[in-house]
Amino acid sequence: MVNQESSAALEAQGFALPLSARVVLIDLDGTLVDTAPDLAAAANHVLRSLGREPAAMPTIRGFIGNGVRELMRRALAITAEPSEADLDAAMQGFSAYYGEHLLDHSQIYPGVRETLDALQLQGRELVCITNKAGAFTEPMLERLSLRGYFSLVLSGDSLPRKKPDPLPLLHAAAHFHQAVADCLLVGDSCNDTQAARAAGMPVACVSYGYNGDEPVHCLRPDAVLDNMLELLNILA
Ligand SMILES: O=C(O)COP(=O)(O)O
Ligand SMILES: [Mg+2]
Repeated sequence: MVNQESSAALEAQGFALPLSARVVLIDLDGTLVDTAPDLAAAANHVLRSLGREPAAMPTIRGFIGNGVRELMRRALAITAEPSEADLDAAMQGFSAYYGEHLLDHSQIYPGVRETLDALQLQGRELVCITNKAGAFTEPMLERLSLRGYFSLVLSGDSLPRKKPDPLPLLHAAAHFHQAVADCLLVGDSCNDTQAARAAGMPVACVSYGYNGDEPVHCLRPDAVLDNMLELLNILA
């Protein structure tokens, strides 16, 4: 489904649909892979080890998007805002557990692999841009046999600033010597749309990911995709 109002805004910036998108930047959590079950298990493992009640799955889903440290901070803050030292200690437990249970329940979303195959055949450069720490991003992509699709992977700790800052998007466009307007970000949350708008890059949102309780069309992306395969319909 193409958002007519924001596609008009795109045209006003000189973009036209369908998008050329020589470089397609794709978010990881909530866009390529449904990672919430294992992220929730890791956060709840820490809460239990501290003698706290585990948090419900929808609550944890709402905490995803700003990196794993922020996820853990928000989970601890259900009871009381943690000190940095307490959060450091919690992150040791989180990282040890999550590293061991990265893919117990996480799954690639329907249509993702077929879409990546098609985009690759079309000769587009693919970049994975995630706020997830690199220590988890790389093994996750490898073990799901997704790493080979991406000529560049930018994790939350790859650059000095992460989404919603536009830096990773601008870095990817420059890496491939492409104009920002000739790239496209595909994501699932306000971090993605904010980063794209700040960079001046078109953005499509999947409707099935993690954006709290807010439906993604409220973020006014240029297109909403109910399945990743719909991406192929908006590209020239
Ligand atoms: O690690 C997170 O919180 C989310 O990462 P994402 O940027 O891939 O959605
Ligand atoms: Mg995401």
